[in-house]
Amino acid sequence: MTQIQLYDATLRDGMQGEGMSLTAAEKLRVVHKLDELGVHLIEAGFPASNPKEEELFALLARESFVNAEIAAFGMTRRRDVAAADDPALRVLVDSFAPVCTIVGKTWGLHLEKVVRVDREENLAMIAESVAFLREQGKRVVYDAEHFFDAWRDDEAYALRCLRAAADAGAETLALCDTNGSSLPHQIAAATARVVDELGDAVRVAIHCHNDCECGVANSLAAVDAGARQVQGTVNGIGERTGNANLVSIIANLELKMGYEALPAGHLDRLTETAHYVDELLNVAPDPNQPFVGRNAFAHKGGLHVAGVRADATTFEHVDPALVGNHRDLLVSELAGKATVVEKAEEAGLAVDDAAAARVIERVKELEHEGHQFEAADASFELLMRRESGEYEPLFTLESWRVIVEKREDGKVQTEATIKLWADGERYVHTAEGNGPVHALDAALRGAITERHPHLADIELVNFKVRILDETKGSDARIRVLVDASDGTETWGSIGVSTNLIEASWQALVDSLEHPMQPGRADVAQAAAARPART
Ligand SMILES: CC(=O)SCCNC(=O)CCNC(=O)[C@H](O)C(C)(C)COP(=O)(O)OP(=O)(O)OC[C@H]1O[C@@H](n2cnc3c(N)ncnc32)[C@H](O)[C@@H]1OP(=O)(O)O
Ligand SMILES: CC(=O)C(=O)O
Repeated sequence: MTQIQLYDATLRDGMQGEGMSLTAAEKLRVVHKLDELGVHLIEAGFPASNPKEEELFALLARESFVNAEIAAFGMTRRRDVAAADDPALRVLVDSFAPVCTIVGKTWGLHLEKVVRVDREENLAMIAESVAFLREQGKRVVYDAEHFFDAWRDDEAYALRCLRAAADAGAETLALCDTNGSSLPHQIAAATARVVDELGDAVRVAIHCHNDCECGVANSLAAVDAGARQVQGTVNGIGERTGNANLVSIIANLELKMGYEALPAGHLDRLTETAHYVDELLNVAPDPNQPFVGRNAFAHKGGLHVAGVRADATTFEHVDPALVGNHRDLLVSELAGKATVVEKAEEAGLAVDDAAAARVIERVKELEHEGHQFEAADASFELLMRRESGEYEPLFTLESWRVIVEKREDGKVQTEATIKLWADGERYVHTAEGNGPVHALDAALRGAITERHPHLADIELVNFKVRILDETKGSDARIRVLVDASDGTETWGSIGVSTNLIEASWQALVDSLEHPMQPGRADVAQAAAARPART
C-alpha cells in the first residue's frame, strides 16, 4: 500500500484562524495527542514570530515522540539580506527541530506588490534559503505560497521556483492553494504536471485552504495526481474559512482511496483526537462534521432506521467504529416503528409491534403539539414504558400550588406547596426557591426524598425554554427542556404547555422519574460502556 505522509499544521496555520489561541503548555498537549494519533510531521509554529512560540520550541526540545517529527516554520530570507545573516532563518537553525518548513513566493503579483523583488531575486531568495538550512543540517519542506494562482499566471515561472528549491536540497515541495481559490480539476492537473516534472527527485505535497469549500476535495485530488504528503489542520481550523480538514482527509485516504496514512490500527483514534483539540480550543465540536461529528452517523428518517436495522451499510458509507464514532438513532415525528423497536432494545424494554405502533403514533401527536423528543431521551423512554406497561410512577399527584410574591422592598419570594400520594401515604411539603421551578423542585424532592433518598444525587444541569408560537403572545405554547445528571449519566426530558410552570413541572417529573424506573441501573451501565455522544 502506498504511504501518504501526514503533515499537521494545526499549531501554525490553524492558529491563524479567528479566535484560535492556545498557551505553549496547551500546544504541547496537542503535539502529544497528534503524535499518539500517528501523524508524521507536526508544524509546531513560527519560532521567530513571538515569545510564546519560542517557549513552545524550548519545551518541545525536551520531549520525545513515538511517531512524529517536529517542523519549525519560517520564510525565505528577506530581500537584500544574505541567508546566513537573516535573523528569522537563524532562529530556525538554532531550533532543535530537524525539519524546517519555509514559505516562499511564486506568484508575480506578490513579487511586485508584497516583497517587491524581481523574478531572479526571488529565485535566489528561495535557493539560498534552502541551501543555507541544508548546510546547517536541516531537512527542508518548501511551501510554494500561492502556487496554483502562480501556475494559472505563468506555469514556467512557477516550475522554476519549485526547481530552485528542489535543486538546493528541499526534500518536499508543498504546492499551496493559499487563497483557497482552486477547484479539484485545476489542482489535479497542475499537481500531475509537477509530479511528472519533479516527482522523481522530491516528494510533492499539497497544502489547501477551504475558501471554495474544496479544501478536502482538492487535497484528495492532489494525492490522486501523485502528491505524497498532505498538509492540513485538525477540524480544518485556520485563517478565513480554514485549512483543509486533516481529519476528513485521513479518513478518506484510508477508507476510500486505499492509502496508508496513520499507523495500522490508529484510525479509530480520529474522533477522540478531533474532540480533544476542540476541547482545548474551547469550541463546541461541530455536530455535523463528517466522520467525527455526533450526527455523522445519526439516523432520523424512519425509513433510514428501518434500513440500518436490516443492514447498516444501506445508509452508512462507513462503519462508524472505524473512525471511533458511533451510530445514533433520533426519535421524532419522522420516525417509524423500527426506531421505537431499536430504542426499546437499547433501554431493555420488551416493546411488541402493536406497542411500537402506539408509541410512534403518540410521538407524532406530541411533536405536533410542540414536543421534540430528539433532545428528550428520558421522556421518550418513559413514553415507551407507559405503552409497554413497564412504567412505575414515583407518586400520584394530588395538587401543587406556586405563590410568587413581590414585596414593597422589591424582593420577589417564591413558595411552592405540593400534595402527593406514594405507597398509600399522603405527603404535603412546602419549600421556597429563587423562582417557581426551583421552589417546585425543592417541594417535590422534600416530599419524596425520604422514600427515594438517591433523588438527592440528581442535579438539574440545564434548563431551556422556547416559545413555540410567538404570534400568540402570552397564549403561546412553551417548550421546556431539562437536562439532569447523577454525575455519571445525563438525560433529557421535556414538557409542553401554555403555562411555563406546568411545562417545567412535566419536564421536572420526567427527569426525576426516569432514573428510578425498574431495570434502569443495568441500562445505565450498558450506556456507560458505549462511547459518549459528544
Ligand atoms: C501563507 C502563510 O500563511 S505564510 C505565514 C503567515 N503567518 C504569519 O504571518 C504569522 C507570523 N508572522 C509574524 O509574526 C510577522 O508577520 C513576522 C515576524 C513574520 C514578520 O513581521 P514584520 O517584519 O513586521 O513584517 P510584516 O508582517 O509586515 O510582513 C511584511 C514583510 O515580510 C516580507 N516577506 C513576506 N513574505 C516573505 C517571504 N516569503 N520571504 C521573505 N520575505 C517576505 C515582505 O517583503 C515585507 O518585508 P519589508 O517590511 O521589509 O517590506
Ligand atoms: C504556507 C501556507 O500556509 C500557505 O501558502 O497557505
